[in-house]
Amino acid sequence: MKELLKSQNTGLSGVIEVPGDKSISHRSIMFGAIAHGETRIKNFLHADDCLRTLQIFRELGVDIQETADEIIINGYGFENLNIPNHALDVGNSGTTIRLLMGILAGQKNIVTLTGDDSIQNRPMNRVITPLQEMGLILAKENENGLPPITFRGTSQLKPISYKMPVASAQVKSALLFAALQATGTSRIVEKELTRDHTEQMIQQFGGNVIVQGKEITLTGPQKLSGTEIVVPGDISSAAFFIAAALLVPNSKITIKNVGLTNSRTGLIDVVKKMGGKISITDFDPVNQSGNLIVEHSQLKGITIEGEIIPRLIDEIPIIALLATQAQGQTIIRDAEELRVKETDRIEAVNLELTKLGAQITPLVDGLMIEGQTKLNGGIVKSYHDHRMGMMLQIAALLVGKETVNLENPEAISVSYPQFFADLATLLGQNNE
Ligand SMILES: O=C(O)C1=C[C@@H](OP(=O)(O)O)[C@@H](O)[C@H](O)C1
Ligand SMILES: C=C(OP(=O)(O)O)C(=O)O
Repeated sequence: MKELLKSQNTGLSGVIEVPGDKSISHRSIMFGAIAHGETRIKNFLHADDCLRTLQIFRELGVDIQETADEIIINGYGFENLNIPNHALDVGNSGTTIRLLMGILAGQKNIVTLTGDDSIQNRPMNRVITPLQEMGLILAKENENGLPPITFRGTSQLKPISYKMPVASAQVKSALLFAALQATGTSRIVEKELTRDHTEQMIQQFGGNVIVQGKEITLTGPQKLSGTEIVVPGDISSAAFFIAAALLVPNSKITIKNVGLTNSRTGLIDVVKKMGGKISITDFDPVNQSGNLIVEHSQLKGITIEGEIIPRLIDEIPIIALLATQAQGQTIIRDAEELRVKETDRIEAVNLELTKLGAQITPLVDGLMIEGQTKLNGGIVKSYHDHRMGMMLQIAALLVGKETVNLENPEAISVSYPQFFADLATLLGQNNE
């Protein structure tokens, strides 16, 4: 149990840089491992999820060296991955397990992928079913599609033509990793546009992929070459400080070097629509990153639905908190994917923010939130979900003299181990 930080009248101020992007960090290890030659990664995210990916690729026999400011991988292609005798443990990371299935679909040996209690409740059939079409064979019956998953890949993967039933960058990426190893042309059609880091990185590593709207075409097999990756700051981590600055009076902050690729910036569009003061400066079109300046604002409720949802899917818990402080009602729809994240985030946001005084109606695929409600202190829990933990810490800044205590705050280290220290810096408080 942790007593959460409170805000004083001074608000948040100063300049901060958030840690590297989680999605790009995972993928830089994966691409570095399957490419040929040297890959150097700068600003890699040293947090639990990405460290699991790093550890697993070491267990697969990949040479990964760490220096003070870089990770250096010597890749020898897909064919030189060696499956160990033990199960590979992804911890809490959905990205690791799903993308890994696509990579290992091209390996002949049997492998078991497992993870923590949360992972053992997250659906994998969305990846298994299309990969089976490409040639993957389940080595153990698994009707419910929950990890542990034991399967055997094949060196003769077939290409796929697949219309995705869910909007998921993880499923799309797993299929692209398999398609890179298959002989022939694969065609994947997305339900909605989702984060496109995998497509961008295939090109950065010298591969070819054609993207036309929601349709992605890739002809395999392809041989990728190692490169240098500079990971930008994670907008999904910056989101918590963006919200804190918007909500706590007298705040004005600058968050430097945030990744701002279009498929990830739904939060910025939402904040603007809610009337929040946020601006981008020093945008670098090559790295697709820039600085964000955010200040305290009076917000108004809006409706968030449709194609924007995948562009802000991980930000919905913190957007829900913004909505509790906005004037009028906010409705979030088309976000049923929240039910299968680290926890059921619709349920968790509803229960925990309601404990603090929010007025929320959970919907099958979203949330209806009344504003503007005064929040009070209490004991809340993270459900071992990093984004829930960080959202509740920002809520704790709004309860005045009362105190909020958080159960299982350690979950936050999944994506942002220095979160409390960085927040304390912005608040002008010394972290104990
Ligand atoms: O591909 C990725 O890196 C991610 C995709 C999203 O998941 P889904 O593909 O399940 O939507 C997102 O929620 C997750 O945090 C990271
Ligand atoms: C859903 C998330 O990650 P993952 O699916 O990789 O566990 C997240 O970071 O919010």
